[in-house]
Parts: sequence; C-alpha cells; structure tokens
Amino acid sequence: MILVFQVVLHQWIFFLEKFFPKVYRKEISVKPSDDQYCKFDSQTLTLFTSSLYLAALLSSMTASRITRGLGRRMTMMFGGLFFAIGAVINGFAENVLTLIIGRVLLGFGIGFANQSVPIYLSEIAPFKYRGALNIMFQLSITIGILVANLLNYFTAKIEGGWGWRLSLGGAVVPGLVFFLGCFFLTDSPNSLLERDKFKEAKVQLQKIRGIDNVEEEFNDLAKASEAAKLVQNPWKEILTRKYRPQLIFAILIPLFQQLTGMNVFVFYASVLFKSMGFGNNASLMSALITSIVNFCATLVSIATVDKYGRRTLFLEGGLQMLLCQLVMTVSIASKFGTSGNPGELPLWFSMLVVIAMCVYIAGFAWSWGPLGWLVPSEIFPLEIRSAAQSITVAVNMIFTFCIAQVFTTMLCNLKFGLFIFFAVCVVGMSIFIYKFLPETKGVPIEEMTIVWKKHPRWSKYFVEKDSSFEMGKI
Ligand SMILES: OC[C@H]1O[C@](O)(CO)[C@@H](O)[C@@H]1O
Repeated sequence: MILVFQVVLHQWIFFLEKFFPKVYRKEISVKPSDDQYCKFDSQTLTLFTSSLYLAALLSSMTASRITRGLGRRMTMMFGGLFFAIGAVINGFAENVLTLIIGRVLLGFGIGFANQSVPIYLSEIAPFKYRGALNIMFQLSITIGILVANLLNYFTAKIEGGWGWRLSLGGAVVPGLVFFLGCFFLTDSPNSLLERDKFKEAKVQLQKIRGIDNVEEEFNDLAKASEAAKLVQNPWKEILTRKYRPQLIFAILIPLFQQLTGMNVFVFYASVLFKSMGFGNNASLMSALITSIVNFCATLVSIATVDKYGRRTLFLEGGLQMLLCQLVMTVSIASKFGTSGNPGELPLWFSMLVVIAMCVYIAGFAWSWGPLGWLVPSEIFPLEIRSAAQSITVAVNMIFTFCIAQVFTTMLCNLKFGLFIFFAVCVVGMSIFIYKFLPETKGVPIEEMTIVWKKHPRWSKYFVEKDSSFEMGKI
C-alpha cells in the first residue's frame, strides 16, 4: 500500500508533470532561498496522498458485515483482490480519473484487510503468543514500507520518467500474494462457530493447536459464540453501557497511534529530509534507513510483547518518542529558526536529525505501531468484535487521512513547533495508558472481560450479580 503514496514524492517531477501540472510548475519555481518549511505546501499533492484513506474508511464499515457473515478469510480475499486490481489500474494510468479509481480500489483493499487480518490473527493464536502473532500484521506493513522505499530508490534511477509506473503497479505483487495465500487458509474457529459450522470449527481448532484434546477451549469458544448469537445488531449493542470501557479504547488507541506523528515520517520522510537540505539521493537513502529501523524494531516488539506486556511497551515507547521529538525540535529550531532559511547545514546537524528520527521510529515500532492493532483486536467479546474492529480501522483511517492532508500546511505554519505538537500528544496518550489500560497479556481472548472488571476505573461498568458478565452480556 505504501508504494502508492511514496512514489509521488520520489519520482514526482515526472509524475506531477503528467497528472498535476499546476503543482509541477510551482515545484520547479522554488528557489533555494525560499522558506524551506513551506516549499512543499500543496493541497492537491496531499489530497492525492490522503484520498486513499477515505476509501479505506468507507470499506472498513462494510467489511464488518462480511467478516461476520462470510468469515474473516473471505474478507481478506476481497482485500487482496481489490488491492491488486487498484495497483494494476494505477500502474497503467493515463489521466487523473483513472489514477483516482485505482486509489479508491487500493483503499478498499486496505479497509478490508485491516478489518479482518488483526481479528483473524488474534482468534487463531494460542493466548500465550497472541501478542507476537498479531504483530505479524504490523510487521508485514513495515515490510511493505521497506520494499516500497527500496523499489522507489531503484525506479528513481530509471531513464525516461516512467519509473513511477513500476512503483505504483508493483503493488500488484503483495496484493496477489495475499489473495492467493488465502486459498491455503481456513477460517478461524470463532468465525466458523459464528456461522454454525461446528464440526469444521473443532477440526480447525485441533489443527491449529496441533493436539486432539481441545475440548476445554472449544467449549469456551462455543459458549462465547452462543452468547454472540443473542446479539441481533452489533452496532447498537456496542453502544450500550457495558461495552463503554472497551469502546473508548477502540476509538482512542487508533486516534493516539496517528497522533504520535509517525506517518509524517512514513509519508514525507524524503520531503522532510529534502526540506532540511539533504540532496535527492541522500533523502531517498535516509527514507530507506528509517524504514529498515521500523522493520527491525517491530521484531523487538514481537519478541517482547507477551513477556513484558502491552503497558510496558506503550510507556517505554512513548518516553522514547518524546525525548526524540524534543531533540528534533531543539535542533531544527536552532538551525532553521522561524524564517526556515538555514544557510549551509553542517554534517553533525544532519547526523543528529537522522539519528533522532531513527530512535523515534524504533520507539513507535515496538509500541504504538503494533499495539495500535493488537489491543483493540483482543479486548472485545465475539458478538461485537467485528463491529469494534471496523470502528478501530475507521478511526485509524480518518486520522491517517487528516495527518497526511494537513502535514505540509502544519509544517509551513507551525515550523519546528510541529514536533512540539506531536510531543504534547505523546505525553497525553502515555498518561492515559498509564492510568486506564488494563494489562491484557496472557489472558485468553474469551475471558478478557475479567481484566476490565478488575480494573479500579472500569469495574463499575460490570455488574457482578449476573454471572454471564464474563461473556460481556450483562
Ligand atoms: O509503521 C508505520 C505504519 O504503521 C501504522 O501506524 C499502523 O499500521 C501506519 O499508519 C503507518 O503507516
């Protein structure tokens, strides 16, 4: 997915000239003495980058019905197919309309995949390793970003100005791999039970656990599934008071994930580096380095999440990001000031900024990045899990859209204060996690209500007199 927006920045001269001639004319008229904070401020460009997320937002809402009615696997297949078709259309685009149609299809693909994959992973994983397995989803996103940056690095060197077609169209490969890979999967036992496929569900559970005696777990799942069937309308149900604590997290976690400011670096790393006076090649190289850090640090999260827990990673990652944001603010303020005109930039400055950015990205990649998907996917009971995941994806997409859309304007107006804005957000979200998030590590997914019931802030939402509270159906 990442291929789609980054190509605009790397090979954008040819791309802009073809599709957005006005922006192109503005871009080539910028002089080195102009305000560097504002040289990339263009709504048309950011709209292209961010429009995909609107489509993803719409499709994630529809996807909840499909994950419930047709299963997680089918939703994933739709996702892969939409994505592959969108990539092909984009690769061959000759005008803006085709480009937009391609992006909308890519957005559908992302919406469907983000809705179904985290739930699927959380459902099939043994609870002791649920964290690590769920994070494979975020790991594949970081691989996507890394491959996209690598591809852009090489296609930028292609003569003749058509390399962008390869970058955009190349996304067909992961789309098809994802689609075809689904043929080798069966659905999660939870999803099979949800659709009354009892026998298949049991066989599937035995297969994924690698043992014959799955009686206890199967009974728990079947009970949860029975409780889930009593719920006619999950969208209405999720708004009832008993799900308030989880709902708050389903909304705030993806919101906070985007307010870390990470996507500013993902989408605009090379633009940022260019604004700071790095040459074209150095900018692409730095974007590559930061995506390698992103990938490696996600591996750290996989290795630690089920050992140290979600809270520890959230809090450590938050502190690390905060310190780096402060370093970036001070160094950029000292060189660029408010005029945005730094003069000659010394090597130590560039090194400092790249290092701060890498440490910041590592902090994000082992905390808010993966946990932003993991925690919402594991805190809800089955009856509303799909609806809740749609809300999480929708909020994520809305704010990914907003960040992508307003970043260049924010940089132009807030200047180095942009990093202060994100730093303040990180402080707020870390306090929120510290005070309100119960630890979910090592808790079987069907017993999750217990951790909410025990938390001093949330226990009042769970009335004990009805023993069915564990199923979340008070
Ligand atoms: O690794 C960075 C990526 O992680 C996310 O925050 C969550 O999946 C994306 O929005 C972002 O592009």
